[in-house]
Amino acid sequence: MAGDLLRRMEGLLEWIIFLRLESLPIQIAQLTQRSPMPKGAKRYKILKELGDGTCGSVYKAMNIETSEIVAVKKMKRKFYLWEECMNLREVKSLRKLNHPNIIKLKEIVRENNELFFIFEYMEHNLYQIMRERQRPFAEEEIRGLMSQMLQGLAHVHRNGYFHRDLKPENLLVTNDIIKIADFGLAREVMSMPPFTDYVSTRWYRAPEVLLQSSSYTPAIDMWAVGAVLAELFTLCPIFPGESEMDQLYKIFCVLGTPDWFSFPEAKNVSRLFRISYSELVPANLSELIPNASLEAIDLIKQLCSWDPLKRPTADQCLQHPFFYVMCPQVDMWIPRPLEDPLQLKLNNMSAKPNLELNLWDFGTKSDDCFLGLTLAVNPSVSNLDMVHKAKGTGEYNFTLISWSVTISRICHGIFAA
Ligand SMILES: Nc1ncnc2c1ncn2[C@@H]1O[C@H](COP(=O)(O)OP(=O)(O)OP(=O)(O)O)[C@@H](O)[C@H]1O
Repeated sequence: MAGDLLRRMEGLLEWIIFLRLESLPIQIAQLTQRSPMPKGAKRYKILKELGDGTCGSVYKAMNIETSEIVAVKKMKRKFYLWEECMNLREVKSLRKLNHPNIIKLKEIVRENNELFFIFEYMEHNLYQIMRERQRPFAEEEIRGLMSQMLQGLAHVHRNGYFHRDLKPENLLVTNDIIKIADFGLAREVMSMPPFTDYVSTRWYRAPEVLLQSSSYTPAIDMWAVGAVLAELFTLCPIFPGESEMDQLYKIFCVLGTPDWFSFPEAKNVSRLFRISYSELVPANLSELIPNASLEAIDLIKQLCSWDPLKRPTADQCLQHPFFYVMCPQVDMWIPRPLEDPLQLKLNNMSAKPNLELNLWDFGTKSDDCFLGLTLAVNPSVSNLDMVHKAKGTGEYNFTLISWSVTISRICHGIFAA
């Protein structure tokens, strides 16, 4: 009886899906029920732990169906509803951010109220690379890394988000390609202040955050970019504060006394007075970072301005002379040749279509029904088409996500009955 009902409901579900397919220009590439293959997170064989962060532990893993190497982030808290998962900052922002220099979230699995994010795997993070490096980077290498990082960040900001936790650990690198990761603190630019003050790792934290300004802006990411740029030259953090006060003190020592009016909304400007009663002159950055060109020094100075309004945006940075070279033939400054962005996109897209997000929902019992949906936007188009599309809009329609969640719930309701 129950089995009969089950089969009927399955038929009904397929019919609903068929109708939706007819009316939507989006393909469902895969619909699996009671698959003989291992399901959910069990499709991934854990190979090693990569990191243990505040919100989750990250593992290198292999998809045993495809042998693809991925990074699995297992969230520490429980998730009882799909809404909770879809409302996570990391999910909300990454769903909208499709760019070769931003980490790709491939799949979300909710299983027994545990949540797993499946990301593309990256071999290193910038912190490890800098720590293990014996000799400084050549400026050309730094330019290549910075340009990619700025392109990714410009995309984040253009799409109305800011990251709020940029630091070398969150900049992942494979074969000279750098991607911004960990959007756990990302926030919409238009969201209403006051913002929480405990944001970003101390060494990369902008002064307005240290001074508890209630309405900071994407300029806090630009401060972090400046700190990372300086560190790429010296391989040591430029502001290694041991406490919040010490952090401000370290910034003072490098930048000198700020203009006290730079932080009109800061709750805690008195912190600055406690550190310095008299004028402090700025340090000579060229002495602190002797291997940096004058252009690099100028860019670091602009990015690490006390006043957030004086920091250039990511797009403006890409126009800075640091990324330009004098061409004697035409007697003009021209952009330095960097890796062709089109080629970069193609490299990134060749492995898999880049516009899909799989959502999987699994119940608590071993034979529970599950529904897996691969949501893909034209998954079979050529790479070149994809690049044109990516160039054209940069935005894709993920309306199916909420629908799939509904279907998933229906499915659970049916089989729980
Ligand atoms: N896609 C990936 N590929 C390889 N390593 C990764 C990947 N994603 C994360 N990691 C590694 O795992 C570490 C922790 O990841 P992540 O920062 O996303 O977790 P978190 O819990 O938000 O950490 P945090 O407390 O630092 O914010 C990263 O510093 C990075 O080294």
